[in-house]
Amino acid sequence: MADSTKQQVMEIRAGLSHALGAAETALARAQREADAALARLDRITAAAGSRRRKLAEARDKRLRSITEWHDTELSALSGAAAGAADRAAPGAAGEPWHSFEATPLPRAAELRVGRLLLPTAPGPADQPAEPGRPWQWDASSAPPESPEVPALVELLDHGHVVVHGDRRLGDDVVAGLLLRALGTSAPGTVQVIGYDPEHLGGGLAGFAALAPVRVLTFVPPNGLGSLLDELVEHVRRINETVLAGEFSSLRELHAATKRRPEPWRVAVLLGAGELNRHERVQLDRLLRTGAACGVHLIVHGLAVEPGPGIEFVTAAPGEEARIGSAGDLPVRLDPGPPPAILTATCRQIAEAVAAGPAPVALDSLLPDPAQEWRESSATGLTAPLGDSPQGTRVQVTLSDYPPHALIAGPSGTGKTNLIYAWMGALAARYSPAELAFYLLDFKEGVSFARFAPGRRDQSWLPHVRLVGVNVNTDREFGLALLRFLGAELRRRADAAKQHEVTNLAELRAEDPTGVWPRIVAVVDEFQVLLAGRDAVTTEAVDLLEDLARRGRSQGIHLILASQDISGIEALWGRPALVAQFTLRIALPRARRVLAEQNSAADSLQRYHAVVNSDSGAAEANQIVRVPAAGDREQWSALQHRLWRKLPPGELPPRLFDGDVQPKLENSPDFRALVAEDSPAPVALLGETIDVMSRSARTVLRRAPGRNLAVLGTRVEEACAVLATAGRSLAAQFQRDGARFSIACFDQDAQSYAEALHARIPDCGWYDASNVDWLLEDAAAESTAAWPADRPHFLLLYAADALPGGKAALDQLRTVLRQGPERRLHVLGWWRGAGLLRDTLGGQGSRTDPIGAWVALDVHGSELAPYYPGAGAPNWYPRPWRALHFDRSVHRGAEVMIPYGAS
Ligand SMILES: Nc1ncnc2c1ncn2[C@@H]1O[C@H](COP(=O)(O)OP(=O)(O)OP(=O)(O)O)[C@@H](O)[C@H]1O
Repeated sequence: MADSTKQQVMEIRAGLSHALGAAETALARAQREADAALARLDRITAAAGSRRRKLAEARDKRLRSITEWHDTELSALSGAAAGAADRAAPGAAGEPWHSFEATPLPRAAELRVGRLLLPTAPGPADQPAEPGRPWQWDASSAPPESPEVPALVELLDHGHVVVHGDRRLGDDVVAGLLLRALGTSAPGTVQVIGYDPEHLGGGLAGFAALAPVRVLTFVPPNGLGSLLDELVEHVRRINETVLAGEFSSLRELHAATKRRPEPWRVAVLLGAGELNRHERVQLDRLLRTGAACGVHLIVHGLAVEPGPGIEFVTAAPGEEARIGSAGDLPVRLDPGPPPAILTATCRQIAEAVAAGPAPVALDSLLPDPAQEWRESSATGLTAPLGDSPQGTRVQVTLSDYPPHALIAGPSGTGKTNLIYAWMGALAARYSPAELAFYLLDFKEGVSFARFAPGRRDQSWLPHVRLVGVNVNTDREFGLALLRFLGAELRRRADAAKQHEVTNLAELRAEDPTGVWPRIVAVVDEFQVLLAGRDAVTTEAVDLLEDLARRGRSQGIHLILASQDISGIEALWGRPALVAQFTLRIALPRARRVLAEQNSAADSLQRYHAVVNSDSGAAEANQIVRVPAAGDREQWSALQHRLWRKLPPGELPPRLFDGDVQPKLENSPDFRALVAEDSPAPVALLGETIDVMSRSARTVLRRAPGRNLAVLGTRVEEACAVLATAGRSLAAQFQRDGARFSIACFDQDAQSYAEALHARIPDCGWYDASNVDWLLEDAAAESTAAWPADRPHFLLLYAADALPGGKAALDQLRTVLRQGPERRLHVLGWWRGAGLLRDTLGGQGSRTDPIGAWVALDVHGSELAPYYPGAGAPNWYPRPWRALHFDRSVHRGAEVMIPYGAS
C-alpha cells in the first residue's frame, strides 16, 4: 500500500510539478503578451493624438478658407448688387442727394429711398489668410470694400408705394421719391396730384414751383372721392382709347412704339383718415389697375392691404427701416432732398414745361422717299398734320367735304409753321400734276418766298405756281388771285359740262389724259384783303363766296389763315361763305374759329392745334402736335429732293414781291414787242398787279383821245412811266418808222428825259427855248389835210409848265384834240389833275382828249372828271404805285407798278 502510496505521491508530485511548469510557461507568455499589448496601446495612443492634431489643423484651415470665400463672395455679390442697382436706377433715380440733378431717362427707372445694410466681411487682421488660393485676396492688401447697395422701389410704369411708420421720416421718403420720379422723366411727363388734408398741401410745399405750370395740382380736403373717381375714369379712358386692346400697358405701348402719349399721373395721398366704402373700392381699383395706365399712388398715412405691385416702405430711424421687396434686410433711409436741390429742380422743370415740348421734326410727316408723289388727288388731298397726344396720326383731308380750311391763332402760335408742315406733307405725296399751290402772304415779311427761286437758292417747290409776298399794301393782288381762280373755276366747270360730269373726280375719270390738279390757294393773314370797306373788299368777298361754294366740286380749295378771324366783319357778315369752311384749325388761344361752346383752343399746349373737320363742333376736335417745318435746312432737303424730280425745262413759279420794283426788261410783254411799224402801237406803262406777269398798256391807234396823261408830283415815278411808254413804243418801229420828240420843262426831270432821249434813236429834243417849233409843227401836222405817213409821239415832261402863253397852249390843245386821228399822240406829264384841266381849257372843258391816264399822288376825287360816270375811282396814293385808266378798254381803273430804273 506504501509503495502504492508512495507511488501515488510520486505521481502526484510529478503531476504537480508538471502543472507548475506549465503554469509558469503560461504566465510568462501571458506576461509577454501583456507587454506587447501595452506597447501597442502606447503606439495607438500616440498615433491617435497625432491624428487628432492633424485633423484639427485641417479643419481650421478649411474653416478659414470657407470664411474667406464667403467674404469675397459677399463682397462680389454686393458689388454686383450695387452694379445692378446702378443700372436699375441710373442718374437722378439713384444718385445721392449731394450729386443729384434731373436727368430725364429713356424709360422709367427704379427709385432710391435709402441703402440696404448688408452683412459686412471682417477685416484681414481677424483671420490670417493662406496665400496661394485663387479666391483669396492678397494678405498684404485690404479686403475689397463692399460697395453701397441702394434700396430701390418701383413706381413709374410698375406700381404704387405705401409708406408707413415714422411720420416725419415717411414725409422725407415721399418727397425723395417724388423728386426722383420728376427728375428722371421729361418735364411735364409726370403730373403730381397732391391730397394733403392735414397740412393743406404743406407736405408738398417744396414742390410749389410746379403748381403754376400745373405739373402739381392740389385736391381740396373733401376732394378725395372725386380725385379717386377722376383717376378711375382716366384709367378707363386710357384702356379704352389709348391701349385699345392692342397693348396691355402704357409701358408696353412705349416699348413698341417709342411713344408715350400720356403723362404719368402720380397721386400723393398724405393721410386720409377713414375712407368710406366707395372711396375704398375706388382706391383698390386704382391699386389694381392704375399702374398699367400710368396712374400711380404714393400713400402715406393710410392703411393699404398688400397686393401685387405695391411696395411697402417702413419708415424708421437707424437700421430699423425696411422695404417690402428686400425682406428682412435692414435699410437706412435717405434723408429728405435738401431744400435747395428740391426747389432748383422744381423750378427747372417748371421752366421747361412753360417753354413747351421740344419740337418734332418735319420728317415725321413725310413718306418714305421711294413713296413720294404716288398719291392720286382724284377724290381729295389727304396728309398727316402731326400726331395726336395718344400717338395716333392725325390726317387732314381737303375734298368735296371738307373743301376749305380756316386757320386761326394769335401771332407767334405757329400758323405759318402749320401751313409749311401741311404743304410739305402734301407736296411729298402728290405730284405737281395732282396738286398746285397758289400762295399769298399778306403778312409783312417774305415767309412764302422760300418756295420760289431766290438769290441764294435757285430751287422751288414744284407744285407752287404763284407766290405773292409783301402784298400787305397791294390788296389788289389778292383780288387778282381770286379772279384768276374764278376763271379757272369756270374753265373747269365748262370742261365738266362738256363731259357731262359734276365734279373733279368724275371729270378725271372721263378725261384721263387731262391735267386737272387740285388747286390749293393759301392766303395767310387774309383779313388784310377784307380790311377796307371798299370795292376791293366787296369784290373779294363776292369772289370768295363763289369760289368757296363752287370750288369744292371743281377741286379748288381755299386755306385762309388769320391771327384773329373774330374781327373780320366782311367774313361774319356772310354766313353762307363761312359755312363753306368746314375744316377749322385752331392754334393755342385762337378765337371764334371753333364753334361757340368749343373752348379746346384755350388749353392747347404750344405747337399744338385743334383740327376740326366739322365746322368746329366740339365732338369733332382732334388735337395734333405739329412738327417744326420752319427749319430751313429740313425744308430745303425736301424741296431740293422734289425739285430734282422735275423734268428739265419746267418753269419756276411766278413770284410777286410787293417790295421789289419790277424791271421793264423782265416784262414778257416788253420782250414780245417787235419792230413791225404797227398801226396800233402799244404803250406799256408799268406792271399790273396780277397773277400772270402782265404790263399795263394803252393802245395808241389812230383815233380821237388816244393820248396819255401822267398825273402827279412824283418826278421819278412819272418819268418811269413815260420812259416805259417811250421805250416800248420805240421797240415797235423800225428806225424811221415813227417820230419821237421829247420836251422837258422841269429841271428835276431833265436827267430822266435825257436818259430816254438817249435810248430812242433819232429822237427830237426840246425844251423851253425851242418847244415853240415843235408845237407849231405838231399843230400843223394835226390839222393837215394829207394823211400822216408815220406816227409822231410827243413826250412832254411837265406839260403844265409849257412856255409860250396862250398861243402855245392853243397849239397843244389842238394837238391833243386832233393829233391822234393823224397819228400824232401826246404822252404828257402834268403835275396835278387840275393843271391838266387848265391845259384842256379849264373847268367845264371836255376831258375826252385824254383817253388814258396814269395817276400817281392824286386823290381819287380829283380824277372824277377823267373817269366815266358820276363817281370817282377809289384811289389812295401810295409810293411806287399808280392808278391806270384807259377809257377805251377799262370799266374801272387798275393799279399798276411803274417799272424801276434799269
Ligand atoms: N410746331 C412747331 N415746332 C417748333 N417750332 C415752332 C412750331 N410752330 C411754330 N414754331 C416756331 O414759333 C415761331 C412762330 O411760328 P410762326 O411764324 O409759324 O407763327 P405765326 O402764328 O405764323 O406767327 P406770325 O403770325 O407772327 O408770323 C417760329 O419761330 C417757329 O419756328
